[in-house]
Amino acid sequence: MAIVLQVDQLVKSFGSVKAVRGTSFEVLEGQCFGLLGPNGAGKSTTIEMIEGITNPDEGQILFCGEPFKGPLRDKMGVQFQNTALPPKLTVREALQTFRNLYSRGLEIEALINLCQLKEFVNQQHEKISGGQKQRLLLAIALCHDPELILLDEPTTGLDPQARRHVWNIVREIKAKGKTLILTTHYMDEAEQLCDDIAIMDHGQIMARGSPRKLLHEHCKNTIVFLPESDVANHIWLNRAKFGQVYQVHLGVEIHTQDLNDILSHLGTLNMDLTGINIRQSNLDDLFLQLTGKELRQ
Ligand SMILES: Nc1ncnc2c1ncn2[C@@H]1O[C@H](COP(=O)(O)OP(=O)(O)OP(=O)(O)O)[C@@H](O)[C@H]1O
Repeated sequence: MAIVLQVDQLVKSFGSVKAVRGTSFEVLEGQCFGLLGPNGAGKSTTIEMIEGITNPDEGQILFCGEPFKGPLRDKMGVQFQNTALPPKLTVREALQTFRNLYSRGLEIEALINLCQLKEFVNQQHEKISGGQKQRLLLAIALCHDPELILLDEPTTGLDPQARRHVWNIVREIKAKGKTLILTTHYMDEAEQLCDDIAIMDHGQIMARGSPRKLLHEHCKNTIVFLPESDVANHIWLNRAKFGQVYQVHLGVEIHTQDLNDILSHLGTLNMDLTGINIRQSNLDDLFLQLTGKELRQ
């Protein structure tokens, strides 16, 4: 598979803040590449350098081997989290307005079908739901039939059904051979859509690979969860004795490769273990291990 986008040793600082510190990755044709990281990791700055909104201090971005600038940028479509649309327009009129900016691209009806806008295409865009708005913004990003599509947190704030709706459209776009880059706060979204994932923190890539490879290499731990309680407090205060312990939503987690040892240790405490939960680790846990933070903070 050909390399569509090559990001090579990007560096970007804002005053004394080093937002991106030598980030490199490549995105293959027809693949969906996911960039994940906690708040402040440097994802948006990296994406903005690809979009051409921000210039890197160092490093380069190549599109099919050429410096990614000038008319080549028409090969890219961007779905921003929020795009200010002209007021009072219907969904169809808003789409037509953006389509008119380009001499070539997809027909309006094809965009309406692909992004499933039909049932609300004649409504004012201010009056549609969050999920419908994301689908409209996706259609706008696809107006000029770009080769490379950037999706910035396409499903943040959407309910599970609306998220799945967007996922299906992303899969259809992928099936047309397009290359995608997405940022997300949802590891399940990355698992569902991405062929390749990079986990970023402090301006650097901490782990990289397909979801399957990352699971195989990094997710050998068993996770023991204890809800907020005396025993959870005890574990947190004595965490050095338990190995990897994290404070998570509504409790603490112990990450271990020796479950028997942890269970016998907990047994000796003679404390109430009600609510204990044991499961195999997943990519959310890998994220927590690498960054020390939960993905959905
Ligand atoms: N224009 C700017 N001026 C000053 N500092 C900035 C600017 N843009 C980003 N930063 C800083 O650079 C670092 C990386 O920010 P960035 O927005 O790229 O992170 P992020 O991973 O996208 O986070 P989030 O998930 O919250 O959007 C942060 O410390 C941020 O405060």
